Amino acid sequence: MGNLLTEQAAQKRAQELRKQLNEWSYQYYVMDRPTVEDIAYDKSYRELVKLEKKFPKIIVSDSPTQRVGGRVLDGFDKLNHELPMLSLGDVFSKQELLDFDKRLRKVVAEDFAYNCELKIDGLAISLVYKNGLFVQGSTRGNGVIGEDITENLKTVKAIPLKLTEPVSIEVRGECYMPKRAFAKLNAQREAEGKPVFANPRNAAAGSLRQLDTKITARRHLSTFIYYLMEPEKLGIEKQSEALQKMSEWGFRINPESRVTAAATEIDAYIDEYQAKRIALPYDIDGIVLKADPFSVQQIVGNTVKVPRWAIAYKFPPDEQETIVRQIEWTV
Ligand SMILES: CC(C)(CNC(=O)c1ccc(Oc2ccccc2)cc1)c1ccc2c(N)nc(N)nc2n1
Repeated sequence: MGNLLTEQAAQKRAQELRKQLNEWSYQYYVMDRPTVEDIAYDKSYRELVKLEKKFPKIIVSDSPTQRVGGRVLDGFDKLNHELPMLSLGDVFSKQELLDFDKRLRKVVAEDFAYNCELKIDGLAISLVYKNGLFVQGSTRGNGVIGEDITENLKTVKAIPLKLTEPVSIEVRGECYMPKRAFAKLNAQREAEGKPVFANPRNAAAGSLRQLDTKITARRHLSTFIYYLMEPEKLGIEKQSEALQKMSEWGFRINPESRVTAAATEIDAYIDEYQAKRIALPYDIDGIVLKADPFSVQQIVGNTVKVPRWAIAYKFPPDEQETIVRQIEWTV
């Protein structure tokens, strides 16, 4: 492009490049379906950076160039969660799970199904969007006061900067480091004589605590989004429906969740993922049962810390798994 380029032509070309780059990025980081060679992506990315440098006024907040800020932060601001971030009560046996189910069905007259989900072992995050644009990301903290880590979460390619619809929502999810990225990072740190991370959860937490967003950007973090706040405001009636809707908006949703009617199906789900756990490309520490209809969630409500309509079943710590991790994941 000669420098006869007008700002308008630059704007048009930049929009084409952003559309293409965001589509490629969505396929690769949200759908785990790489559709383009890195070199093609990098070529278009470099052209966009050049255009935006030449004509800064054409920059928009959801340009892929806006994911990695230049500056190093001097700290993270505290922020108040308008809606608290809850934890999950947990049980350690199938019998306790049945007790939870019995207790809940005693209080709730209507019959209802559960949405069964994997419990990702990462860091709980909250993401706020205004008219479809990502405006704030934060950690749970104590559930009421968390840390503003928006700049670092912008570097996580699985987090959309702009949704497919201009909705104003807040979602909750887990930010995690995939096992393969964890093994590579530890091998690298070992080679550099730096302390290694004990597990992917600590590595993800350490990466999100970086004040230099360029370092966070290099840590290959990802997310699974698992809860839509105030779903009733959007006329969404079930957890399983909310997950489907959030996927359509562009969020990365874990594909292993399943609606189960009877307790026996829950057993099968637990056994299936206890067996699959080692082969999954991310750490899970259990499964989560959520009453699927939000009406049931309304009836039983929450305690200060945890919902009464959800429970986490934690897998027994499997030392065999730890040994296998050391062998299998060292690159
Ligand atoms: C269900 C919730 C606890 C999120 N939900 C909330 O944090 C939450 C917070 C206020 C809510 O409602 C209120 C609104 C206003 C005031 C009080 C409560 C409802 C849900 C949760 C936590 C961790 C999860 C995990 N590791 N894996 C999966 N798969 N799911 C998970 N789900």
